[in-house]
Amino acid sequence: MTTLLLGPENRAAAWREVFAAENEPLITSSENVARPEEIRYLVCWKPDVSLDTFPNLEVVVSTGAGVDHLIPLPDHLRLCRTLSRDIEEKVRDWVVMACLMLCRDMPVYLDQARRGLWNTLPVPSSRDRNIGIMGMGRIGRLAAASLRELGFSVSGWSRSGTPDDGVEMYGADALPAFLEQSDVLVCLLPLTDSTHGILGQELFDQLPAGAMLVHAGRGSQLRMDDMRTALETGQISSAMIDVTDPEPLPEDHWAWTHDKVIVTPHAAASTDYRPGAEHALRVIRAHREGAASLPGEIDLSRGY
Ligand SMILES: NC(=O)C1=CN([C@@H]2O[C@H](COP(=O)(O)OP(=O)(O)OC[C@H]3O[C@@H](n4cnc5c(N)ncnc54)[C@H](O)[C@@H]3O)[C@@H](O)[C@H]2O)C=CC1
Ligand SMILES: O=C(O)C(=O)COP(=O)(O)O
Repeated sequence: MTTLLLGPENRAAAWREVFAAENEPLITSSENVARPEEIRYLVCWKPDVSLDTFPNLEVVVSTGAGVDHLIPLPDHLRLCRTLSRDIEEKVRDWVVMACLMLCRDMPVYLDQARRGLWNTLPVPSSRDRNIGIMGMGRIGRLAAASLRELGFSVSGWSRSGTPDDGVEMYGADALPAFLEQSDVLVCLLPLTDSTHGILGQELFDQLPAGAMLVHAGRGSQLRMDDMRTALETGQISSAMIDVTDPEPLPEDHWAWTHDKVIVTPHAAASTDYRPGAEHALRVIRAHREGAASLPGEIDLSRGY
């Protein structure tokens, strides 16, 4: 009943400490697996080895909040995401920063600064802007709470439209009504068959003219060329994106130098090693105790 952790060596060192303190066996490289049949749990981002190598594998745990890179999985395996609060707070911070940067015209000021141009624009108030968050899960709800604190009005779109304090919620079939009042559209959706390519021209056309786009979900949810067209027509006035398709974004990609776009290299969050290890231990214990549902377990029929 051993756990195999695949990932960078600095992560492995922290994990070894946490697992050793609990006398939990851990191997931190696929090359060190002498008996593949002993591996019951695999923790990884993108595994560097075929899952078929381990005939008794039962649970795969993603070191990130997203799991799209691990799907599809063989039918007999269970899949969990990390529940590290640290990742969620970091993404929340990035989203708040991006909303403020766009609302306070930072793409324009960065462009002016490169040209040494001192030119002050009218200063807008957060109270006049409605932020629409697509994906009101663990991260979306955190972001909504902080943005409300800053005075923005916030609405949310999720599969169920489950209420959230002070946020006007829209369910899956109310997308047009949600979009038409989103001055800033934030995407925090997981990547699934139904969200792939969702940020495209048809959706952009339903936003108020001059809307802003903040994207921290997954790169292939965004049709970059449709975004470029929307920026050219003014339908979108500016965008800040942390995820792209492909990643890394090629050096000569137009988005790097577009004066209305700010790109960060999938830097909203990175996994904090200790909480990640502690979460994996909780998954392992729950599995051993025969829990019907594991911490952070993914509903494989939904894909998140
Ligand atoms: N840029 C970065 O560094 C990071 C990005 N992420 C991304 O953020 C995503 C969201 O993370 P969490 O909030 O923890 O996920 P979560 O599972 O807690 O929430 C997902 C939300 O999306 C909604 N949703 C899913 N499919 C939908 C659909 N088809 N229609 C309408 N609503 C739908 C759900 O109802 C739920 O509100 C991750 O899957 C990952 O892709 C997460 C961490 C870091
Ligand atoms: O948690 C996620 O889904 C992320 O996108 C962040 O991934 P990372 O922790 O940087 O491997």
